[in-house]
Amino acid sequence: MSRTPIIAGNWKMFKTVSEATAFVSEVKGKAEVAGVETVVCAPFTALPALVEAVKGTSIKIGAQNMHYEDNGAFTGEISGVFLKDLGVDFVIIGHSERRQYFAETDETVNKKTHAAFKHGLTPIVCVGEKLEEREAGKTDEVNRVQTTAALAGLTAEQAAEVVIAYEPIWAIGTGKSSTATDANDAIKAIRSVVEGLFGAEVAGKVRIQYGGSVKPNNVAEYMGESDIDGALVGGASLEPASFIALVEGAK
Ligand SMILES: O=C(CO)COP(=O)(O)O
Repeated sequence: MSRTPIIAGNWKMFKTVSEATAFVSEVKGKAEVAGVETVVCAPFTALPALVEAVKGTSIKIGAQNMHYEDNGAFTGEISGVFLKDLGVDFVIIGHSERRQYFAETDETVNKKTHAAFKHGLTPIVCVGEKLEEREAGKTDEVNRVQTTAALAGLTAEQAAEVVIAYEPIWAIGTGKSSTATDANDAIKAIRSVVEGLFGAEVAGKVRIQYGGSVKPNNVAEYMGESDIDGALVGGASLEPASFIALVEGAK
């Protein structure tokens, strides 16, 4: 079953509007490789300018979070209605930094995943274990619980469209990346969870990325594994040359 590889940059809380558009000018035509889907997930403030800047390119734009309600008294929040209105295509949901610092739970991740589909956005749903969970041999269990909760109540068609990002927390921003074989094993286990929930056809279609200290010099190794369909990249997605190398490495 062939799945289109997807490289997504997660800029986190980096880049002003002018920095964001300058980045696109530099990567245009270069971070566009046939057979690889390229996504940039930026701060909310940069999204309108980015959507404009990537017009006529194959680069897609994503947000890094959203609220699950459409409107309401939720000071400081952004809804899927607003993102869709801007022309955004993707949204990261349940990043471990949101779970750790902003009280994101499996329940809100599930609500946001449903809301993303309601508004025609493709969710990139993040799962992954903490260091102590890994050391206790609980990696697959943690991923099973988080994946099951995130996808609860989706139709098979929606589940096949979700992008799952397996991001072991101990590997994020630490330079301590998971080995490609360990990441592939964890991702295979996640795929079998999807199979248990939605069947083999959906499991064969769903794209599962690895994230955590992915760099231009290790991306090809991950992509060479059977079940890794791309990468969600923080630090190494911020510099144009590095981002281009990541997309090229995913061929
Ligand atoms: O959290 C990540 C992407 O969402 C990974 O970040 P780094 O690539 O900086 O380790």
